[in-house]
Amino acid sequence: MADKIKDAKIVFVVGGPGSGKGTQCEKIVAKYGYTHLSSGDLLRAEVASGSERGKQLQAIMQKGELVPLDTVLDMIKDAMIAKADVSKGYLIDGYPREVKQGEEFEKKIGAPALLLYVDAKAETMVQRLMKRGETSGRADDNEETIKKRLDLYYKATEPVIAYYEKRGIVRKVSGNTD
Ligand SMILES: Nc1ncnc2c1ncn2[C@H]1C[C@H](O)[C@@H](COP(=O)(O)OP(=O)(O)O)O1
Ligand SMILES: [Mg+2]
Repeated sequence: MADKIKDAKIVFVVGGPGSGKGTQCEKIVAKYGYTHLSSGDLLRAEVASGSERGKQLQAIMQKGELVPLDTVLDMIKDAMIAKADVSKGYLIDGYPREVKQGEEFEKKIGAPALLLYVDAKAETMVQRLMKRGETSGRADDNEETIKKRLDLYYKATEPVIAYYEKRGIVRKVSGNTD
C-alpha cells in the first residue's frame, strides 16, 4: 500500500497559527493541482466523527497542545494513500510541528522536496485568530489557547524551519494576502 506514495512529490507547509497556511495552499492547488492535506482538518474530522479517539484529540487541541505524533502521521499517511492514484503531489499543511515529526515522516513515507514557510507577524496572527474565533466554532480560537499555540509554535515548530534550511529546501512566502 505505502508503495503507492513512495515517490510522491511532497511539500511541507509550515507557519504559525493563523499565518495563512490554508490560504497559500488554496492558491497552489488552483495553480498546480496538488492535493492539499491539512493535519488540523484531518484531526477535526476525527473529532466530528464522535469516536472515542476523537474525544481524546479534542481535549488536547482545546488546550493548544500537540496530539501524539503517531496519530497524526498515520492519518496523513492514510489520506495520502487514498489520493495516490489521482495526486500530482501533496501539500502537507500543519506538519511537521516539531523536528521529530519531520524525521518520522521521512522514515515512514519519504523526504520533502520543499518546505514552504508561511511568514506572518505574531500580532497579525493573533488578530486573525481572534477574528476567526467569532465565527469558526473552533475550540482553540480563544485568547488563552491562541497564546499557548503561539508559544508552542516558536518553541517547537520554528526549529523545523532551521532544520530544513540547512538542507536548502526552504522557501519563504508572505502570509499577507494584501
Ligand atoms: N502535526 C501536528 N502534530 C500534532 N498536533 C497537531 C498537528 N497538526 C495539528 N495539530 C493539533 C494541534 C493544533 O493546535 C490543532 C489545530 O491545528 P491547525 O488546524 O493546523 O491550526 P492552525 O492552522 O491554526 O495552526 O491541531
Ligand atoms: Mg490551518
